[in-house]
Amino acid sequence: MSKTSVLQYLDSQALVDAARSRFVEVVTAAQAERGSASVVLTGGGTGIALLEALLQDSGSIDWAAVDIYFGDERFLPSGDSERNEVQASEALFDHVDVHPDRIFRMAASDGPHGSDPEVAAAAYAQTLHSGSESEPTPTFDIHLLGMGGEGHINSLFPHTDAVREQHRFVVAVEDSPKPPPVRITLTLPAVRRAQHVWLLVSGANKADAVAAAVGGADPDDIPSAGALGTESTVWFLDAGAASKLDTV
Ligand SMILES: O=C(O)[C@H](O)[C@@H](O)[C@H](O)[C@H](O)COP(=O)(O)O
Repeated sequence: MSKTSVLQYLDSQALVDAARSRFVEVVTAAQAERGSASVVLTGGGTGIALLEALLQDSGSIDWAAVDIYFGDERFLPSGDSERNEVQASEALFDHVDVHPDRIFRMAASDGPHGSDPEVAAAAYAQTLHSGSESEPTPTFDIHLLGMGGEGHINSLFPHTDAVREQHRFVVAVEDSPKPPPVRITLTLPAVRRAQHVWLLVSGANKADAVAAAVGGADPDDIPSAGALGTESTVWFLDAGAASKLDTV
């Protein structure tokens, strides 16, 4: 039975530090057990701050034995500084011993699949399915998520086809309210393949959506309410993001 925990910290630095320690624990435990770990990264301020913080622990994790996926990507030309994978590279991959073949990036808009995000999304779905011979569909140890003020996670925005997707693991989004408009995203069925789903949320502007999601809102209204891990779902909140919890 999956367990949901809500952890509160004074500020976003404390939240990131706590997530960093737990990330190291989960990844090193998976590596001790199976020889490798599998994580899904997210874009946005808090998600990238965690990657930067992980540099402090670069000795404990064998980065060459981590399969790295992305929860969403901004469909822009390769090298664009707004791309999540570019930010993740600058924050972490450029500084640790990751295995280039184990970083599974979503395509760029000038990449091998062309400028059609639907084609690029389908290609990433193939990448997920071919991740492991023994596992016909992907599983992840940790799926990291940030959340927007209206409750979006990855590029799953309220009241959209993408958040309602029930079957496909990866879809294109062409009218994201958060710029840039064209994106590729893992869906809720894909997020729910992760053992541990961690939502890293900072700021009082997100407090209403946090309270609604933790209170069991409909994911169509508040997408983060549908992000559940098979073993655990953990909300890492700073004081601002947690400030409406008592009123639920
Ligand atoms: O590519 C993106 O923009 C994201 O993956 C998005 O889902 C992000 O995680 C949230 O919008 C939170 O972002 P902040 O932490 O910057 O608020």
